[in-house]
Amino acid sequence: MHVSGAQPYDVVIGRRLLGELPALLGENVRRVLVICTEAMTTSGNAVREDLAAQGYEAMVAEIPDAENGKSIDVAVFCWTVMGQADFTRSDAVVSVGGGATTDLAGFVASTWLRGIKVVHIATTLLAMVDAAVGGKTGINTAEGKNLVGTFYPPAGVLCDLVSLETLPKFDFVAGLGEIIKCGFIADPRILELIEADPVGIVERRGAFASGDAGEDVVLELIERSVAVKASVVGVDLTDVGQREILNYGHTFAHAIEHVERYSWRHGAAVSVGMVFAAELARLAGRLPDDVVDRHRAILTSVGLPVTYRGDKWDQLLTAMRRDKKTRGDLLRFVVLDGVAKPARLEGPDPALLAAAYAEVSEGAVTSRAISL
Ligand SMILES: NC(=O)c1ccc[n+]([C@@H]2O[C@H](COP(=O)([O-])OP(=O)(O)OC[C@H]3O[C@@H](n4cnc5c(N)ncnc54)[C@H](O)[C@@H]3O)[C@@H](O)[C@H]2O)c1
Ligand SMILES: O=C(O)C(=O)C[C@@H](O)[C@H](O)[C@H](O)COP(=O)(O)O
Ligand SMILES: [Zn+2]
Repeated sequence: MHVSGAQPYDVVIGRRLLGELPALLGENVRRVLVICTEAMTTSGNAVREDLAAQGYEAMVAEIPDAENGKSIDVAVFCWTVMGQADFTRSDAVVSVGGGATTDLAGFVASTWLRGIKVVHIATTLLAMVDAAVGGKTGINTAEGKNLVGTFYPPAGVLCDLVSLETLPKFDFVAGLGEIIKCGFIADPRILELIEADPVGIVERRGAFASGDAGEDVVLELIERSVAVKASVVGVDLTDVGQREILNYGHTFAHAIEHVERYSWRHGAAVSVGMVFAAELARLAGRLPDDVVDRHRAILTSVGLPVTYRGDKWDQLLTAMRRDKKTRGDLLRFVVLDGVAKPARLEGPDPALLAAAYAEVSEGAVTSRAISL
């Protein structure tokens, strides 16, 4: 699939794709830093060996797992490795991992010598459909999620479906959170495909990854989600307009992740965040009850959470004020006016926000249930 824009590139989706890597790296690259987490060392080393066999000077930088890898200390570690190996502007970074790894590696590549090539080898469902595509890079600071980063398109993305064989169910389901997001903001067919067989999609994921299941709905879900993302980032790389729709559910989600010190998977937090945003739109009189119900139903059907503890409002609000969509004191949310009708809600009444929080709080009896 193709991502257009000032720096276009391809997202290659298939099985056993390592042979595609040199073409994505292009000519003149001599040294390659392969960045992977400790948990993905086997895959990282396989990529390194393959590159070395083809004449590249390839080395591996192992970084801490998941959000622990998205820190300035880890970026410094990677810059040090590159400095000591004399990386020049004609050298490159290859990430092998989930979204946390692609975010960190993209940031490192975008800042080294003010920018060298990066190719992402996405190994989680979430990285394939979202994180590796689009060029947003990021690290966390003590104050919040992704507060430092760059817009830096990769030279290419490889989505090797074989990686999904080893992905735990928990992480596969987290990836479905971002896929469902694409369904609600832009492509209702995604919702229909999942609603037709939610349990089958989750349970047959291993067979699909090995190719045993033949053409599968999961492949269509990946392609449709990449298409949604590509169509948006192709026209708005730097998040000045349309790209904000990809942030549906993320204001509340990032606040949960921060408050929970990143013990929640991003996709699970996005799930609750979408229900929060849907409730906000409903309470503002913009979204009908049935679409809000559809959020809860589809997310629950694949095993994603739709509630969060009810005693964290002050901390969540503090974290939400640091969201990148905020302008000055004005909190801004991506909401829906209907399925595939994304819009913005700016400066909502604090009482409305608190009411939406009450609706997603654990053990909450929704106001609609009370009114019945
Ligand atoms: N830049 C963007 O546009 C963008 C978009 C969405 C999400 N993100 C970021 O992506 C991150 C979430 O990504 P994620 O859900 O992939 O999490 P992750 O990168 O933390 O990976 C989840 C877990 O899966 C393991 N893993 C990775 N590949 C595996 C495989 N093939 N088999 C077995 N285990 C494997 C990892 O080691 C990790 O423990 C968050 O930091 C989020 O902010 C960025
Ligand atoms: O690509 C985008 O733009 C997105 O918002 C996609 C999100 O799924 C992703 O989590 C992104 O990293 C969030 O961006 P942020 O600007 O809110 O940090
Ligand atoms: Zn996300």
